[in-house]
Amino acid sequence: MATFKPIDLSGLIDERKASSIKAQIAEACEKKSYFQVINHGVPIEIMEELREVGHKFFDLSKEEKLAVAGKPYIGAEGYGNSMILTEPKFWREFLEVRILPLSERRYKYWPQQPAEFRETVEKYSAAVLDLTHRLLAVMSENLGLKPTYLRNAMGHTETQQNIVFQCYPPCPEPENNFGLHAHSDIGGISILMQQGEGLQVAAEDGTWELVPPYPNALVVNLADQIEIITNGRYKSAQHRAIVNRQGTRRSYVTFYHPAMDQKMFPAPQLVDAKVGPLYREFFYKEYWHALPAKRVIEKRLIHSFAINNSVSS
Ligand SMILES: O=C(O)CCC(=O)C(=O)O
Ligand SMILES: [Fe+2]
Repeated sequence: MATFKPIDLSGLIDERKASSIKAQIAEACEKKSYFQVINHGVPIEIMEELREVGHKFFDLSKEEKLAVAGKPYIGAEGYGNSMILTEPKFWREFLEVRILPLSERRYKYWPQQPAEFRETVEKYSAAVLDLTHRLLAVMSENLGLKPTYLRNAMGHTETQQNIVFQCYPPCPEPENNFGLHAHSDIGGISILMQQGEGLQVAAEDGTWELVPPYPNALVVNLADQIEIITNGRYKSAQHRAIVNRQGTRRSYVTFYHPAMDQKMFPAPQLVDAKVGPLYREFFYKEYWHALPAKRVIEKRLIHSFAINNSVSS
């Protein structure tokens, strides 16, 4: 397949084109675990506004940024600087806030500056959520499931959404540093806007493929819960962020997670009667809390949820 060509979602509403678009999505999910989309329905102006808000935030003084620092500076929420504050060190600064559920929003981690932060994040994340729902419906159909299957399997209206603003400054020794080490995202799907080259996804043979930024495109990464629900038919994308000497790279990642109390299990329709399910049942919060505080996973976390370790690494 043409690995890097973004999929044009405008065709989804045109009956003559929809089946070919759906087939492209199915092929990408099966073979690559990620794809890029254009004409995705997230307004370009809102994408620009989000980038602008990110730039303004990271341009603030260290003290201003530390006003929304998370404790202990890595992980769940707030501002973090992995170059100085964490072990192992990554070459990045970041700001993470939880958007959904509303009850989990903690505005103390939402910066006051720039003043338009909250409004912009709300607009952008709502548009990305709508895109997420449309993609999950197509993926469900592609798997022979009801269009609502994947969304319901993750909690329907109770699902969680987070956003991370990533900022990777120029690095004097890019060969010895990572912006983010190899990992898969733990939730359902992640939608990423990148500014500058640096995202790499592992191909089937284990080599790293660069995901080139396209103007106004969004990258869709399948995450661990999709691998579990599809009983391994779709795999989560193994990816990492590399850094460079020349300039700051940025990315804006919206994570869609199941509800904490959602029971996760492989879709019975996708379980081979002879082999059985590859993953055990669990509540999503168990998976969430299994992530080590340092976010460094030596082995894929999903393996500890496999039945009889039947899934090879
Ligand atoms: O910056 C990137 O391209 C990757 C970010 C990422 O993988 C993450 O935030 O989980
Ligand atoms: Fe990631």
